[in-house]
Amino acid sequence: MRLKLEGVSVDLDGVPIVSDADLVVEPGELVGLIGPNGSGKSTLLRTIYRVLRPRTGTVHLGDDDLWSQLSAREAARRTASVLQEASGEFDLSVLEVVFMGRTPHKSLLSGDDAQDESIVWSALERVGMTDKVGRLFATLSGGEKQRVLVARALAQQTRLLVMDEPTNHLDISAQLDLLELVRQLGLTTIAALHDLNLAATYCDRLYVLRGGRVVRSGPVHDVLTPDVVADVFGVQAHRGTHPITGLPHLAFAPLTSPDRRDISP
Ligand SMILES: Nc1ncnc2c1ncn2[C@@H]1O[C@H](COP(=O)(O)OP(=O)(O)OP(=O)(O)O)[C@@H](O)[C@H]1O
Repeated sequence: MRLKLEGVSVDLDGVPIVSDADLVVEPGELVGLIGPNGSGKSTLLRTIYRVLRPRTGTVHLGDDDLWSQLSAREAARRTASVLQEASGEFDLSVLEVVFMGRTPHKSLLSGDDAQDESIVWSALERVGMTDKVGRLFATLSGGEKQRVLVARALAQQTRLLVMDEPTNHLDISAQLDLLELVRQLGLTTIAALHDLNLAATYCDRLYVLRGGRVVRSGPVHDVLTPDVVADVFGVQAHRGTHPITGLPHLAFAPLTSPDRRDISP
C-alpha cells in the first residue's frame, strides 16, 4: 500500500523539528531515511505510526488519511513499527510477543482462534524463530529480538512497516541478516538508517533529512554522492563499487583529514 506524506511539519514544545516534508513509499518499496543525528528522522517516522500528530500536512496510507480518516485502532492494524530498542515486552515469551500482532484485529472479548494461531506460526516460520517460541523475549540476542518484532508485524498483516534504526546495536551478521529478511518479505517499508552503506545496499530509494527538511531524494546512486555526503554529514566520501555486491559503496574520512597513506607502516 502506498504511503504519501505531504507538507508534514512537526513541532515539539513549540520548536519546529520537521518542516514541510514530502515523501512517498510505493507498494513493496524499501525506502531509507538518512540524515545526521537530530535531523528529525525519528520525529518524522512517529507521524507515520501515529505517535506524533503533525502540526500541518497529511499522512496517507493508500487513500486514507492516517490521522483524520482512520481510528487509532485501524491505524494500528495497518502500520507496524520495529524500533531500535524494544521496550514493554520484557515479561512476555516470544510466542506472546508475536501474538500481540493479532491484538488490533480482535474485539475486546474475542480470544485467539485457529486462524490467529496459524497466522502467528507462519510469521514465526518466515523469520526462522519457531524453535524459540518458549523463550522470554528479554533473553534473546538483539538480532533475534528484531526478527521476533518483524514476525509480530507479519502476524499483524501490516500494510506498512516502519523501522527506526533497526540495526543499531546489532553485530554485522545480524545487521545483514535483518535487512536481507526485510528485503525478502517485500513489505512496503520505510527505515531510518545511520549506516549509509547498509542504506546503499538494501534501499530502493533514499530521502535525506537535514535540520528537519528533506534536502534530497531519489535512487541511491543519485543521492549518495560525495558532494551530498560532504554537504549533509560534513565528511569526505569516496564512492566506489562494492567488490562483492557490485553496488555503490562509500569510504569516509574527516573533511580535514590529511592523507594517512603516507604515514602508515
Ligand atoms: N520535546 C522536545 N523539544 C524540543 N526539541 C526536541 C524535543 N524532543 C526532541 N527534540 C529535538 O528534535 C530533534 C530531532 O530529533 P529526532 O530524534 O527526530 O532526530 P533523529 O534524526 O532521529 O536523530 P538520531 O539520528 O540522533 O536518532 C533533535 O534535535 C532533538 O533534540
